[in-house]
Amino acid sequence: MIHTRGLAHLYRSGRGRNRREVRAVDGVDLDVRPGEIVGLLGPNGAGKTTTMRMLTTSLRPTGGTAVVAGHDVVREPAQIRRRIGYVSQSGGVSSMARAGHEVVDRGLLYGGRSRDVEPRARRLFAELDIEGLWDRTPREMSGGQRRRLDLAMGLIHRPDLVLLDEPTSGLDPQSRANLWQHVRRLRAEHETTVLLTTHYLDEADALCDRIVVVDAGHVIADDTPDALKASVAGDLVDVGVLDPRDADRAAAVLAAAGPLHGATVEVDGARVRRRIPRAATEIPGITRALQDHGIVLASLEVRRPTLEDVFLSLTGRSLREDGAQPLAVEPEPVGVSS
Ligand SMILES: Nc1ncnc2c1ncn2[C@@H]1O[C@H](COP(=O)(O)OP(=O)(O)OP(=O)(O)O)[C@@H](O)[C@H]1O
Repeated sequence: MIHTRGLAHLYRSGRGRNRREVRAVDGVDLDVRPGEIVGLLGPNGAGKTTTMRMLTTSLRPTGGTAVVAGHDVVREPAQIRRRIGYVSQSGGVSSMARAGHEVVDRGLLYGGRSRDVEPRARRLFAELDIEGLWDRTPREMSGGQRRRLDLAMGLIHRPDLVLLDEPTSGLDPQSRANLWQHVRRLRAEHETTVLLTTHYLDEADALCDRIVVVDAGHVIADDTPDALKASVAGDLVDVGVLDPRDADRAAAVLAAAGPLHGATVEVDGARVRRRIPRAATEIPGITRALQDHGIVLASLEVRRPTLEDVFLSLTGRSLREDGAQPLAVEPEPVGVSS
């Protein structure tokens, strides 16, 4: 459904000495199969929105190729626009029009018949829990309600591929969960393909079949959430020894466990920690080795890795330190464009 090779965009602004160039997307290879839900995950400024805008044909690539729904983004933008739904970050719903009318108009604009479009719009409003807002203008809605109206706008023409740019930004946890459910239903009932951007790790984890981690315009990892966590971050094994003098020897035991790129052993008093791939299979060997060395265990904890650990392990930085917003954020002005 989406195939890009070496996709790139270089923003140029200013003139002469003030000339500035930003290589926002720098050689991205991305493949999304029909029916997949794929998340582009990365910190602020990673190039997610720029990638989305190229895929939705609102921004021309400065390098590489992209084929979306079987059409080239540069040569056949009109064909692509008919087949996709795009819910942008900033949106574009007119604040004056009545919500229901605007969604129906959008459906008609895309060639739907009026006897089909209105019932479908009403169903979408019900599914997105905004059924009471049909006659309201977006100006009279909360940020979360407007976000769901954006989705109805992006979905009314039954697109094969939906691109969602930070779809749950500004939503409360309940609304986010509803929206995830809606996205899952789209795929289950209509085999809709979904590409979404997010910097919410829990969202990527809960919703996506596959996560493409981007940083500074590059893809730095591409796999299922579980595979990323297992192969990149490993489980955190935290061993407490009864006698702190044994800590260094316990550290040597942990150091000898399964290899993991960049994994170091930390010693903190009587506690020793290390990331280990698939710890469940390694733990019996570790405990045996500790026993063989006469080291008495006080505690042993294994923590499953999170996607935050994955990002940290890939980049040495925290996704959150890079400016990713916390779960509850102020609603921002929203809308839709296709
Ligand atoms: N119109 C523009 N002109 C110049 N630079 C831009 C423009 N739009 C984006 N950029 C820069 O390109 C880089 C990538 O931006 P982009 O919006 O694609 O990132 P993002 O991953 O979507 O970030 P966010 O999570 O904050 O939405 C950033 O350094 C940004 O400052």
